[in-house]
Amino acid sequence: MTPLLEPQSSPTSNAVASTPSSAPTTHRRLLAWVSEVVELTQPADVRWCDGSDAEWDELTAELIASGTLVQLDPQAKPNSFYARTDPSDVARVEDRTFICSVDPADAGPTNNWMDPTQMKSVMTDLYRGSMRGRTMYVVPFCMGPIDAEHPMFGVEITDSAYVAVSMKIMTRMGAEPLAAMTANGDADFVPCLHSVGAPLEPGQSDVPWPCSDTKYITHFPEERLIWSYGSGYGGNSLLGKKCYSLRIASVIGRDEGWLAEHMLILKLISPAGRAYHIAAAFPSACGKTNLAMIQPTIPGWRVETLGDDIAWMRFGADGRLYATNPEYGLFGVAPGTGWGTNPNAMRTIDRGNSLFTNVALTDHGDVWWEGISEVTPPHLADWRGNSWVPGEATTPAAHPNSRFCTPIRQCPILSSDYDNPAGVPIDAIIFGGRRKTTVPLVTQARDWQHGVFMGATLSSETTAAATGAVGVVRRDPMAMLPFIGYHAGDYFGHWLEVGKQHDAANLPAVFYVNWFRRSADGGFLWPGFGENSRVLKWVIERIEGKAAAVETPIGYAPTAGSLDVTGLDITEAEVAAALEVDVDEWRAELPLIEDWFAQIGDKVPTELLTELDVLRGRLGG
Ligand SMILES: Nc1nc2c(ncn2[C@@H]2O[C@H](COP(=O)(O)OP(=O)(O)OP(=O)(O)O)[C@@H](O)[C@H]2O)c(=O)[nH]1
Ligand SMILES: O=C([O-])CC(=O)C(=O)O
Ligand SMILES: [Mn+2]
Repeated sequence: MTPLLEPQSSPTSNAVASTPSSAPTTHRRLLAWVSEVVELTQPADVRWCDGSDAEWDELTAELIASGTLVQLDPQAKPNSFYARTDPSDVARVEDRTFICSVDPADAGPTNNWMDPTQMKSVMTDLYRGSMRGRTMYVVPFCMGPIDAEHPMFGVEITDSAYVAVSMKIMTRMGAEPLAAMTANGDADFVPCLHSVGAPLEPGQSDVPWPCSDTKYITHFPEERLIWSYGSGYGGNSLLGKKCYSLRIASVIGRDEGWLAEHMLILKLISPAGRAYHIAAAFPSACGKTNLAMIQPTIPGWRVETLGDDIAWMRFGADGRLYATNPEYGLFGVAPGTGWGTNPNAMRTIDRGNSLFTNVALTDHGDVWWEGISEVTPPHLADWRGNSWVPGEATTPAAHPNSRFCTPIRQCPILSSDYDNPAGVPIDAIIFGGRRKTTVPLVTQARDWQHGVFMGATLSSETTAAATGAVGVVRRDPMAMLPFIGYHAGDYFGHWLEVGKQHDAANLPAVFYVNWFRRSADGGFLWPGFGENSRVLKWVIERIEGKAAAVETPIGYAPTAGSLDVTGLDITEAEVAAALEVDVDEWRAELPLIEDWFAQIGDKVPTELLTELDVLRGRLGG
């Protein structure tokens, strides 16, 4: 066993020792790690989470007592709770997120880097005594099915009960994964250490949302280790999600020949009864959850959900790419989610057993957010807890990055393949972004290499899912900019390489979409949501060789008439505007792509530079 922490000075009097006899496992590395963390962080108490309903009841009751949670009206949302974060702790903090590879070149130009020894020293100082006065929760979990051939275990140690209960929703958590971790000898696991960084001194009263002004979200890719400090917000604290399943898993995927991607997974069934699987990558708050649960508006087409945020994709023995969803819950953007836009998400949360964070609260103990209903209640408590009256308020009632956290099993259209460790064969990969201009509703890549170029140059306007300015166009390769755990140039190389290793006929077809293009008057050119099924239909009909397309400088685009707009209240001119490939706009895009590749530097694969030359040539620029 390699010690994961430097040996520390002896614990102070009120710290507890976790002895193997009090722990529900014999896993030696885990026990040693827990002991080290106890010594370092000096919690008042240690609790091993078993993931039971009784534990959920106990922890949610404690969180109500401490003022972190409010129970919602059980008539409206059974067994559901509401949390308001500190106003400073509402989103992922990309500027505080680090990839601490041994060699800075392995983190690359898109990640913050610090030497791992130095980062450990900084953070060890922060963790010293950071859990004083709090309970330390040991949360064993598994990303993906526990009965997978190689189950992907993790253990999160956290001093936040909010994190512990959220992990029960978001992962397969508790006694079952813990038992599986020792079933065939001690299994490997990813240690995930989290502290809100707000120790309680004797006599000090707690606040509803403890956190620290100092935040670090750090990853040690060679050690497969995660340390997070100072934030309770999901994206920074539920370490099985972005930290493990994307940043660390992308490194494991690089080493082992598979892909860990920021993608939804859905099954689409055509009127003829043929089933297809689509994986789609859109940046945070750009429509993954909505597309994953889409209710098609076109007759005869049906969708089932497999995942809404993360896909792990491996090649099968038949040479096809198979995707699984490592998560167990949905951590969805609340604003904009309503019966008109995403009825399946509404059905999922109405079944209860959910946590809501930073939405607004009605006077009747239910949740509310912009877009949930046509009518706004006459009075609300907003996400800061202030009285909010429509017409008078000058800020939204719900924070733009407010979230629902809900079990995926409650999704009424969950696919029966959700639990299948083998995953589902992917027929199409869709990249998408949020662009007011330039990027048309849909185009298809000429081949895998061109598809990788589309993904590598994907652009999108920033959203409230991360702190910082909103609406700024940036490159977000494969929607993974904040989540690639290594050098972005190597990541592009890895995508090209897996394509080369497999028969082109077996590779998914690649598409690029934009639901967010605007008209001159500022409105969306395309109605979106359920109507996006029309684009999915075109995608499938392209694969089936049925839909017509024209070749444009940026790829194949639907011909007039090949996109089914039957019954849609939209003019031909509007459809044409949504689909238009504007050569001038794309010429203006070229220097941005050149700058982006220059930023990545020497490691941009030559294939992508060739694609850029081809694009330049086709644009006549
Ligand atoms: N106009 C328009 N808005 C959409 C569409 N799909 C989603 N949205 C809105 O975009 C926002 C984000 O959508 P989500 O589906 O939650 O995005 P996501 O990619 O799952 O976001 P993360 O969970 O942060 O990764 C919500 O406010 C949606 O209502 C669409 O087709 N058209
Ligand atoms: O991680 C989060 O905070 C939420 C999320 O899904 C994203 O930002 O993509
Ligand atoms: Mn989502």
